[in-house]
Amino acid sequence: MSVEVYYDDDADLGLIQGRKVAVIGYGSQGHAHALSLRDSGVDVVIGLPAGSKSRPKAEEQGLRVLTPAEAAAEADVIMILAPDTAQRGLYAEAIAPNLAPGKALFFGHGFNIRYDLIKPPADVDVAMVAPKGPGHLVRRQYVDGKGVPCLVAVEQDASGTAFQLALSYAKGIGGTRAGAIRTTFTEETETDLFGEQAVLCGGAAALVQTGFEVLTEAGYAPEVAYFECLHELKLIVDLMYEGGIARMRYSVSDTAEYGDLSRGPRVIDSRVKDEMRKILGEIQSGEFAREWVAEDEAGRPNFAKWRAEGAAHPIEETGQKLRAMMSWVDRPITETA
Ligand SMILES: NC(=O)C1=CN([C@@H]2O[C@H](COP(=O)(O)OP(=O)(O)OC[C@H]3O[C@@H](n4cnc5c(N)ncnc54)[C@H](OP(=O)(O)O)[C@@H]3O)[C@@H](O)[C@H]2O)C=CC1
Ligand SMILES: CC[C@](O)(C(C)=O)C(=O)O
Ligand SMILES: [Mg+2]
Ligand SMILES: [Mg+2]
Repeated sequence: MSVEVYYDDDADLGLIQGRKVAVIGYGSQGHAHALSLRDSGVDVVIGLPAGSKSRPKAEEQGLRVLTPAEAAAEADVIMILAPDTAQRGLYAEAIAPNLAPGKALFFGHGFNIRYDLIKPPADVDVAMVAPKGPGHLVRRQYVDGKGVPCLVAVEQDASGTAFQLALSYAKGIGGTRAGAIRTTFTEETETDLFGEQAVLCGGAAALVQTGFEVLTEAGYAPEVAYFECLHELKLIVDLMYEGGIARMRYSVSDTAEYGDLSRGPRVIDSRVKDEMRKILGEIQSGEFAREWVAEDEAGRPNFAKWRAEGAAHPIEETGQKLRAMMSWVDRPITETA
C-alpha cells in the first residue's frame, strides 16, 4: 500500500489531553469533534458568535461556550469547524489576533489553506484532521466504540511535532480506530471537492432524480420508482461498501449483473467522464473556489434557487410518504449521536 495508515496504537492520546482545544463551530463536524474529544478526556471549549443558534445545543450538552475570539485566546489548539465560506472572516477577526508561537491551528477540510484564503503566521502549527464521513456519523461511530476513517495532514510544522499532535486529535474523535491516512492539504481538498461534486452528492443525487423522472414520465407509479431509484440504492451501496463492486455483483441476479455490465457504461459514458475531468480541472485551477466564494459574497442567489428546486422535486414528496411507513428507516439526526 502506498499511503501511510495509522491506528490507535500509533497515536498518543496524552498529547491532545495535555492541551486546551477550542472547537470553533458546533454544527455537523463541530458537535462530533467536541463531544468525542470531551469523552476522550480532553479539555474542550466551544467558540460561537453571540447570536449563534448552535449555542443552546452546545450548552445543553454541558460544554462551555465562549465567543470565537475568547475561545481562541484560551486554547493551545484551535480547530476551525465553521462553514468554509465563513472561515476567512472568522480567522481575520477572531483567530489571527489570538494566535501566538507554539499554538496550533487545525482544520476539518483544507479549502481555505489550499486556496490561500487564510495565511497563518510561520510560528504556529497548521494541520488537518478530516473525517471521511458526515459529522453525525462521526459521533455515532465514536459512541458505538467504532470510528470514521480520517485524513491527517500537516501544512506547517513549527513545533516539529505537528503530525503527532494531529494524530492524537484523530484518536480523540475515534478516527484512528478505523485508520488515519496521511495526506496533504492539496490532495484532501481536491479529492474531497471532486468526490462530493461528481460522485457522492452531485453525481448520486442527479442519477437518482433522473432515474425517477424517466420512470414516472413513462407512467410508472412514483412509489415504485422511488423504491427502484432511491431506497434500494442504499442496499446496493451497502454491498459495495462491505465487499466492493464484486460483492454487489455476486449478490444480485445474473439478469441484474448482465444489465449492469451492458447498460451501466452507456449511462456513465465517455461524455460523462470528460465532464468529470472538466470538473476536476475547475477544482485544481481554483475556478470552483472563486465561483463559490463569489456566490457566497453575493448572498448565495443560485444556491438558494437550486436548493429550493431540489426540495420541490416530486421524489421528495413521494419519499416523505413512504418513509413515514418505514419505522426502521427514519433514524433522526441529533446533535449527540
Ligand atoms: N459536514 C460534514 O460532515 C463535513 C464537513 N467538513 C468540514 O468541516 C467544516 C464544518 O462544516 P460543517 O460541520 O458541515 O458545518 P455546519 O454548517 O454543519 O456548522 C457550522 C457551525 O459553525 C457555526 N458558525 C457559522 N458561522 C460562524 C462564525 N463566523 N464563527 C463561528 N462559528 C460559526 C454555525 O453556527 P450557527 O448554528 O449559528 O449557524 C455552526 O455551529 C467545513 O470546513 C467542512 O468542509 C469536513 C468533513 C465532513
Ligand atoms: C461528502 C460531503 C463531505 O465532503 C463529507 C461529509 O465528507 C462534506 O463536505 O460534507
Ligand atoms: Mg468529504
Ligand atoms: Mg467536503
